[in-house]
Amino acid sequence: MSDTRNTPWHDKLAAGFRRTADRLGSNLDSLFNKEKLDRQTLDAIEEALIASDLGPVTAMRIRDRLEDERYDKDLDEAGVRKIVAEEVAKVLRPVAKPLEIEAFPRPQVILVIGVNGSGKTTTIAKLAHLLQEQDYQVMLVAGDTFRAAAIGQLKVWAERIGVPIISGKEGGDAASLVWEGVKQGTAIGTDVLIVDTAGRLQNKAGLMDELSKIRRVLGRLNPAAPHDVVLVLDATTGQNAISQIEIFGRDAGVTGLVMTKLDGTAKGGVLVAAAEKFGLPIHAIGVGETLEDFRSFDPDEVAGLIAGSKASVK
Ligand SMILES: Nc1nc2c(ncn2[C@@H]2O[C@H](COP(=O)(O)OP(=O)(O)OP(=O)(O)O)[C@@H](O)[C@H]2O)c(=O)[nH]1
Repeated sequence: MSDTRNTPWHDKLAAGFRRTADRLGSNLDSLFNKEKLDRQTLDAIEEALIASDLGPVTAMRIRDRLEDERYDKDLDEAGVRKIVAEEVAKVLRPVAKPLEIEAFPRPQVILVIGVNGSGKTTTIAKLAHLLQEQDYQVMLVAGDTFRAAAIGQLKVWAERIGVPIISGKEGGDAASLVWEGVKQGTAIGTDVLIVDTAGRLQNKAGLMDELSKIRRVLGRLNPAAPHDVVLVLDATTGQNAISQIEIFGRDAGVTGLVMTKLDGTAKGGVLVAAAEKFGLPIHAIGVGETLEDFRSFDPDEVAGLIAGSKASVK
């Protein structure tokens, strides 16, 4: 992945993770007035990391490493932060995977799921824009037919970014829209079909019925579709985002995650907890409301920002 340090994206990332880094910083700061790293401070550091949403496993690993390498030595803040950054990077590296467009035959079908308000609609627009920048032909399907507003909102985005959209009436059949999308997309040489789905994660049975119907219909056109099922998570919900992966990840056949609103929260550590716990690819992150505030990420860069470490992880 290209080095994005000293770029506008890096500035956005840094601004996005600032509240998360500040929270970790203030959780750790009071611990740095000791001279030596003793057991009590190790316990407190572990607690501070858990309180910063990094997840218990990562917190324990950082504690163990501090104990091995620095026990009874000078408690040097930069050294602790560097170890935090390195351990967080180890967790993020295997999951930081951009969406690859490689389906043959085309189009690659990406189903996007997520609760209402998670940023699903905006994410679809941002993802479409990102793929357009990579020279892919993108088409949208307004498959969240439960709310007229969702259809309207996606149409507005489609027009703004200049991509075709297949949409129907409120209450219409999502699976038949997807069918139409694949037909039309194939006819005009679309590379990627991004499908919005009903944001009813609360109603698991309803969502599962709908997804399996979409799968059945798609399977008749192309057994490999859907190629991706992306779950959009709102980082501001913290541990709730983890429960959503738990509840829907396996049953909905989620193949990857997108985490949004990392700029609006001090709970950005949840990105690390999600990576640690599920190991699902994290395709991209959102750090703002504009189309440009969304990308795949460099795990080392993000780890350094979360840890507030000035030292480079690499
Ligand atoms: N700060 C910030 N806001 C975001 C981000 N992503 C989305 N939003 C905002 O979150 C709000 C909800 O986003 P939507 O895309 O409408 O969410 P949705 O999941 O489709 O919600 P419904 O349309 O209600 O189902 C909007 O105001 C977006 O601008 C992000 O990364 N950062």
